[in-house]
Amino acid sequence: MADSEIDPILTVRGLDLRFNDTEVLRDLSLDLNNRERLAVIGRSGVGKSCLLRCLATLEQPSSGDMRLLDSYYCKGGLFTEPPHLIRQQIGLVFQHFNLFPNMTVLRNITLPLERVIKSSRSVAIKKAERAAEALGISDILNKYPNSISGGQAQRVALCRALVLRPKVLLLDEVTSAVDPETSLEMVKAIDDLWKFEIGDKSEGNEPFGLIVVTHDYSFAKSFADRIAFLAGGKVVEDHQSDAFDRNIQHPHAIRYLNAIQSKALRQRQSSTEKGSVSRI
Ligand SMILES: Nc1ncnc2c1ncn2[C@@H]1O[C@H](COP(=O)(O)OP(=O)(O)OP(=O)(O)O)[C@@H](O)[C@H]1O
Repeated sequence: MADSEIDPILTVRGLDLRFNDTEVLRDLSLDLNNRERLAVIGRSGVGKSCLLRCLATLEQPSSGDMRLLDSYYCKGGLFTEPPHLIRQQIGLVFQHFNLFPNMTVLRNITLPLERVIKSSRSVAIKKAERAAEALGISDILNKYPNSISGGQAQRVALCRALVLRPKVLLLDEVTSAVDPETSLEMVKAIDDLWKFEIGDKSEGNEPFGLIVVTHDYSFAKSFADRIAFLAGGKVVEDHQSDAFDRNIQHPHAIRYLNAIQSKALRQRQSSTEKGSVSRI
């Protein structure tokens, strides 16, 4: 099947989410195309994580439809398939990685394979080792999470999600807990996945899309094909990343970018001043 025939891979229409009196998402619509990387940005508390949690069936929306490829898994706010089956196809990696501290890295990766897709122990180990190699973490498979670095934990969490070969991978703020260099390594790791170095080459034509929630606008620009901006519970701006700055019109998006630019300017000025002081 040609890629174009399976676009979009994920479709969201009229998604509402409320907690008691608080309306977090309101009539939100979004598409994710096949082979696309979408960054979701917006002010703190606007509902970015809640959106990912709804997409991954960890949160029950109040209403709305969600479709993966051509089948609906949520209609009118009700999941039409058992959530654990959806979660095999829509992976979510959290900001703090949520690794099991009392299990080795290898066990952290193999457990979902055995529990979720019922792989045998030996098949799970083989898959985990292959994925770990692609992500450069083969040498830490026998370590425990408390003895690895933040960047390594990030890759382990990514590896654990990827071995299940999800159709959609959701990344929630995964670059925020690490330094910029590690964050770049993460991009490289995702690129490795993107080229489908994990798994058999013959499986390389599977549909796949990625949504990343981030506060790091420059990361969003460099990593994502498209950027969606959330305000008032919905997507109010949705543009190709290289054209995002010049196409935004919503006042919240304009204010958001102005704030980022002013901060960057202040940082540049402060480092220039420090430079001139140290030269004196
Ligand atoms: N389980 C819950 N019960 C009640 N309110 C919740 C719950 N989960 C989230 N919220 C509220 O929903 C809103 C959106 O939260 P969410 O974490 O999605 O925001 P966010 O855009 O990801 O924020 P940040 O960028 O700071 O991580 C917040 O006001 C939050 O307090």
